[in-house]
Amino acid sequence: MAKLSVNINKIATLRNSRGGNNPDLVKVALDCERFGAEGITVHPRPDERHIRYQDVFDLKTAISTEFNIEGNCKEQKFIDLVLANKPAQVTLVPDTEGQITSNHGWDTIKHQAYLKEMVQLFQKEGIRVSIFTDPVREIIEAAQTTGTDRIELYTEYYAANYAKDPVKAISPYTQAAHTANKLGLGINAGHDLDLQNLKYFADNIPNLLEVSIGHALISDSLYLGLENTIQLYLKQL
Ligand SMILES: CC(=O)[C@@H](O)[C@H](O)COP(=O)(O)O
Ligand SMILES: NCC(=O)COP(=O)(O)O
Repeated sequence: MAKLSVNINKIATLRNSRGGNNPDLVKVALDCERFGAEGITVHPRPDERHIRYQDVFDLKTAISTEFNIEGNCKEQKFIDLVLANKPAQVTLVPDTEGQITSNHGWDTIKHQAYLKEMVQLFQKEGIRVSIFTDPVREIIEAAQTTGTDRIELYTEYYAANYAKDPVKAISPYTQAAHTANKLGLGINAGHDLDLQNLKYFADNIPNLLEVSIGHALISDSLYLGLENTIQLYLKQL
């Protein structure tokens, strides 16, 4: 069964909006674990719009489930942050300045040499590496050549098309999963997964290891409560 890693970026967004420490990010992360989350994901961005670099240090010493730090390894500050905290997993995401959110995977063909170097740098410290990719066969094949442990399938296209045509929406991802399985790559997934589309995705992706979910889950929790929401998401897996 795929593990649920709760992305708490949006808790930090709410906290930062008033300048204090309410909601307390570490307390929410510990509560997420107590409610059943099997991992905590954060995505510190250069502008620290939500997760701050200090949050990563605070969370690392507090949480007991798998810590997944996402970010752009083109930023030396991000590399240093990950090496200083040695999380269970680092997910390499090719964000550029000014994006409202992550909106594309790595071109693992064009950036093959650089990604290979980054993968080795983190693996040397015992950190599992996952590369954020679109569900494209050649991209996944090139990802495998970098030596990465896993890929994270960028699921925005699936989420945007699921309601209209689930079979069409899932197709690129099942093909990508078969390619990844054949290559011995671990499969993670994330972005815009929610209570409506998660079960169909998980049922159709063979050997899916982890989903990281934040925006929809935190939004749902405003109506359903955080403990109940986490349980509902776990039931979809
Ligand atoms: C990489 C990805 O798709 C998401 O994990 C990303 O972390 C979302 O970032 P925001 O919470 O800043 O939209
Ligand atoms: N890697 C995906 C993630 O951590 C959360 O993405 P979203 O659920 O906030 O879209």
